[in-house]
Amino acid sequence: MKAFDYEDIQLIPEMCIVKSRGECDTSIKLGKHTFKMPVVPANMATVVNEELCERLAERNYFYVMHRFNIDVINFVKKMKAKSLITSISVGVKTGDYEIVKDLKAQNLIPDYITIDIAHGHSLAVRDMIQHIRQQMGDQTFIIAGNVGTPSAVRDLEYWGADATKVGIGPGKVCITKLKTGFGTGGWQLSAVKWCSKAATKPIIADGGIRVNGDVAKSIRFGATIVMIGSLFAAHAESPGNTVEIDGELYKEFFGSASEFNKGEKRYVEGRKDVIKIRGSIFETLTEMEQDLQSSISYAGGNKLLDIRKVDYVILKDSNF
Ligand SMILES: NC(=O)C1=CN([C@@H]2O[C@H](COP(=O)(O)OP(=O)(O)OC[C@H]3O[C@@H](n4cnc5c(N)ncnc54)[C@H](OP(=O)(O)O)[C@@H]3O)[C@@H](O)[C@H]2O)C=CC1
Ligand SMILES: Nc1nc2c(ncn2[C@@H]2O[C@H](COP(=O)(O)O)[C@@H](O)[C@H]2O)c(=O)[nH]1
Repeated sequence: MKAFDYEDIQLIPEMCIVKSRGECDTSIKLGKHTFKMPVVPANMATVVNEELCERLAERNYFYVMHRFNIDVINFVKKMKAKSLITSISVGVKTGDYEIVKDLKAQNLIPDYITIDIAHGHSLAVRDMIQHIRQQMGDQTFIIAGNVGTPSAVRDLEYWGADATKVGIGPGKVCITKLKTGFGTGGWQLSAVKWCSKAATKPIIADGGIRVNGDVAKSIRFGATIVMIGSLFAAHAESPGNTVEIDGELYKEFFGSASEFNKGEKRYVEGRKDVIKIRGSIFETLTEMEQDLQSSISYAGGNKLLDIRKVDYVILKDSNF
């Protein structure tokens, strides 16, 4: 089967209809809420923490809090007390079932719950979707993943997911492809394209974004939101540990399925990296917003989904 990835594609410009890129609207609706940008920092322990999620929510960016070593109940309580959007992650183990029950018992209904496991096309995800629906009814928007095929998207939607997250193995610190031989690493953009054609609900493209222009390409091929790890890690606000190498400051960035995150060497599918520290994540988000406004103007439109209308070429020197 022929496939392509981000670097294999260039979008083709259309006539500009705006006087300034400032007129281009990057906002996107997901569920009941409209967010400033179609991007979300990955729900990884070295990308977000409670404080950063709070600051993102205050500024109307979508966020997904990770599920590792945190008091989810307390987090939801704190965010609700400040009238901020609540967006958490769960797994599929007994403890995760208890968390959902406890939230319901305390009338703490999250706005968004992301079911976050490696192989999301799984009966375990079906059962967790059913459990969340049983406890929360339709009040919670359920994102389920990760998957990499149209049939997985169809199943997850049929089981009741409100959005599916696409991307198995394209991440910067992912070693799934090397360890298992499976995944969308190397053809993530094609996976987004094929999955979004099968989808009747939003798709979140997850992993493999290396430059800001990749966000526009994800939108072009059907993503509603783009989840980003490495590009959002190593900022002043990032939770990763700071390390000094040859007089330069770096932050640690490790996979959720790495030995460092799991605390044990069992089914490891992630590695640790270090990334040079940059400025504030909010400066990066502003630059990304401006670049996306430019993308919309090159698409000949003035709103985000105008990008979907443009044609594209597959570059002849690419891996494709
Ligand atoms: N997007 C991606 O490409 C990937 C992301 N990750 C991230 O790493 C974190 C940990 O993921 P994960 O290990 O799933 O979480 P968990 O350790 O919570 O595992 C979830 C459950 O599913 C089972 N499970 C896991 N993988 C498989 C599989 N391939 N086939 C059948 N059952 C499986 C596990 O059992 P058991 O452990 O006994 O098998 C466990 O009961 C998550 O945040 C995930 O998003 C991990 C890998 C790939
Ligand atoms: N295979 C693995 N994938 C992982 C792991 N931890 C996180 N992830 C995925 O990567 C993206 C971020 O990708 P990036 O290219 O933007 O850095 C993240 O959202 C997860 O889906 C892991 O340990 N193994």
